[in-house]
Amino acid sequence: MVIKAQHVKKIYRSGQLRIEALSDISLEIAQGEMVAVMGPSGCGKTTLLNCLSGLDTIDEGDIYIRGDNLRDLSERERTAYRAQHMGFIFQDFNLLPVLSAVENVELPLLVTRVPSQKARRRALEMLDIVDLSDRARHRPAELSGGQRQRVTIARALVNNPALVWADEPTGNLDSTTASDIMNLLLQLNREQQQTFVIVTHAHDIGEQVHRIISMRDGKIV
Ligand SMILES: Nc1ncnc2c1ncn2[C@@H]1O[C@H](COP(=O)(O)OP(=O)(O)OP(=O)(O)O)[C@@H](O)[C@H]1O
Repeated sequence: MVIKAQHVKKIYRSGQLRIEALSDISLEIAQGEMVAVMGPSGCGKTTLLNCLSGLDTIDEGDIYIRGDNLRDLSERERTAYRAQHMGFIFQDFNLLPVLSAVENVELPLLVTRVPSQKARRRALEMLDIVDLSDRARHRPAELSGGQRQRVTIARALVNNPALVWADEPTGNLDSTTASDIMNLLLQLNREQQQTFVIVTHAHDIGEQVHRIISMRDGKIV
């Protein structure tokens, strides 16, 4: 199993308020699986993604990524692990405005010390895969929403991560662009056996993945 969660609990505290965002979550996700996490607003989908990927810590239970208990890794080790083995596709894009598309895409490679010429070649290859070769020198502000999302996808996948986390990857896009992007993710999953965990409200995405994890009130139902 690439991901294994056992009896995970996550509690947010703000002032007097105590919100149990995840209550007793146990799940397993296999290598090469494409899973959608679905459920009503506020049920804990984003929290689950943040906890499983080690972006956030949990209050109880255990999360194993490829057999390693996240609890046993330091913050620094978790960060290095994410940089090497994980890709993130989040809706608010997070692209650096002063960098061009190709510079944004090659960033994860430079961070992991891939030589610059090799990084540039690979970044251009990824931009070609997402069909944006002709926009490589454009900055994010000079791209459409769908194009920016495709740059985000190219950046998330540039270092061939074993595990890709996507939070509403098609949320802000028109239906044609959304289905192009979904087809791209499905193709990458088929061809490269990458594992995808996708948070979504879109039922058409739910119909295309291998499995749906349904959540309600912090629980899997
Ligand atoms: N940083 C935080 N501090 C306090 N409470 C939080 C925090 N983040 C999320 N919550 C609460 O935890 C619960 C789960 O939130 P989460 O964002 O995981 O839901 P979601 O299913 O992703 O929702 P949506 O579909 O609306 O994005 C909600 O009740 C939310 O208000």
